[in-house]
Amino acid sequence: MGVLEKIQQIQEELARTQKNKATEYHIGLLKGKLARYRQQLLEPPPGSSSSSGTGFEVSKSGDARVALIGFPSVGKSSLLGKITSTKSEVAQYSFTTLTSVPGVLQYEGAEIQIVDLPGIIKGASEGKGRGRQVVATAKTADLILMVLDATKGADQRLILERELESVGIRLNKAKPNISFKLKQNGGIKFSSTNPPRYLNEKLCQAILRDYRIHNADILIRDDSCTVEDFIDVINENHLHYIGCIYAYNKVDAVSLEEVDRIAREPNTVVMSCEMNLGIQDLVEEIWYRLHMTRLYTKRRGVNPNFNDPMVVRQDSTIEDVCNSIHKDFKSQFKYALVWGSSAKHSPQKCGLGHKVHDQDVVSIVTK
Ligand SMILES: Nc1nc2c(ncn2[C@@H]2O[C@H](COP(=O)(O)OP(=O)(O)OP(=O)(O)O)[C@@H](O)[C@H]2O)c(=O)[nH]1
Repeated sequence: MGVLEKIQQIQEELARTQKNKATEYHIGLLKGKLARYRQQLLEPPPGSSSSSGTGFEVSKSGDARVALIGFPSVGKSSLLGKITSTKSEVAQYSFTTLTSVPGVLQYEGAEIQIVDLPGIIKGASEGKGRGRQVVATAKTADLILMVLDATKGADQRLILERELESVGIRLNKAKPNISFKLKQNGGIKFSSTNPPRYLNEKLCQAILRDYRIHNADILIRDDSCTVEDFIDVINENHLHYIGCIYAYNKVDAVSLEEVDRIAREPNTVVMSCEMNLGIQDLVEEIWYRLHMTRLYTKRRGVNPNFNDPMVVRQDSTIEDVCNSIHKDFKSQFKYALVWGSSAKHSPQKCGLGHKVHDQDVVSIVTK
């Protein structure tokens, strides 16, 4: 039986098994198996050199990357047209966005690349290549922007969430607080800081056996961890934890009460591309969620140019700053002078390991 059939079989079994105390163990095991098979589906077949799938890999450029996802005709092209410098054709029919065309959003001195996640439609993750393309593109994204149609039901969002979930993408979720260390021998050691409320050791042991894991140290640090969390930890190397903004478009076509209800949901922005409403709020939310750091570089004896920041990722060090100026710059580095909230005193003389903060002024002194 092929992997796809096995997945389907488990899904059917899960659907017909009633959830209760007596079936908890069986369901947990099935979920573990399902995650294992899905992973097999996404992994390149032995002997193949590429894991990315073809056609959709766009070169990474810019300071950050946002992956756009949504059903056909929700307004992705219209949105791209409004916020980026790439023109996209808008048509009155579905599936106009056929390829992953990057657009660039310029904001606060940063270049934010916006790409399409390969068009997701219900069940796409079950087709091998498709799932891999989604993962390959999403893997490089710093944030996912899910565009939804406010005039449609909650289904569209659930389907996309499930789709991403099944290819190993976790949205707005922290890694489960479980320490999992594989060992060469010594068997399975299971411990917890507080007794887990939703996990039992017997089930975890059975899942580990199914994964052919016989030696590991496991420490559950959070008593609210579920069996799904436990399975995620075992599969951690194949998962991507990415932030997601839900952008509901076409709010011009629904009642004010409905707009108000949607807008109160977490991680959500409401907008209308047609009426030019909420677009700026969305751009600000993207910027906020990317946690970018703006730096002003300063030459000796000259004031920094506060209109032209250099943009680096959150938690960047002086070394990262040097690398983003030029790959050989680090070898010329003597020390850096830093003014701003990361400096203990202004200016602070710093080495390569110093972490910069947003809006710091940095002067790099070379040999
Ligand atoms: N009422 C309303 N219609 C909109 C809005 N934004 C886009 N549309 C319409 O929705 C249709 C689809 O817009 P597109 O931007 O092509 O959507 P898309 O998601 O890129 O579609 P595909 O390329 O098929 O994936 C067009 O007819 C737009 O005029 C909006 O804010 N309000």
